[in-house]
Amino acid sequence: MTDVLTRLAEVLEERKAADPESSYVAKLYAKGLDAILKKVGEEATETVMAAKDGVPDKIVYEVADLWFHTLVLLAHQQLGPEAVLAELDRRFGLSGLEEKASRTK
Ligand SMILES: N=c1c2ncn([C@@H]3O[C@H](COP(=O)(O)OP(=O)(O)OP(=O)(O)O)[C@@H](O)[C@H]3O)c2ncn1[C@@H]1O[C@H](COP(=O)(O)O)[C@@H](O)[C@H]1O
Repeated sequence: MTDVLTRLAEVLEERKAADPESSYVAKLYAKGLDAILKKVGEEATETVMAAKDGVPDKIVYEVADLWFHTLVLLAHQQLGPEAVLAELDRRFGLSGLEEKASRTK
């Protein structure tokens, strides 16, 4: 299941050297952090609206857009999905209260 995240993260790294004219991701990198954050915010809002509409296909589509743009954000910040997956794995099996107590910030 995580294989697609790994392969997509590899493509996102490759796009750091790509021509913004030929790649959506390279164009986003060229626009910079604020443009990436704007897309994350837009996609989060579209996800909320899709959930309110309650149409399953639409929710999946918008969450995919949101995940994709957060992966672009991670790559821009020299991070990858494995760091987030490791954090989720660390929390797995903890109760909500234990997880809260384990936070340092
Ligand atoms: N998974 C995605 C993906 N999901 C969404 N998007 C793009 O994200 C944008 C979503 O924004 P919106 O819904 O607001 O649509 P829009 O109005 O066209 O967006 P803007 O151009 O205004 O930002 C669209 O342009 C989508 O095409 C994606 N673009 C690329 N990928 C993956 O990234 C890889 C690299 O893409 P390139 O860099 O374009 O080669 C591709 O092979 C895909 O695997």
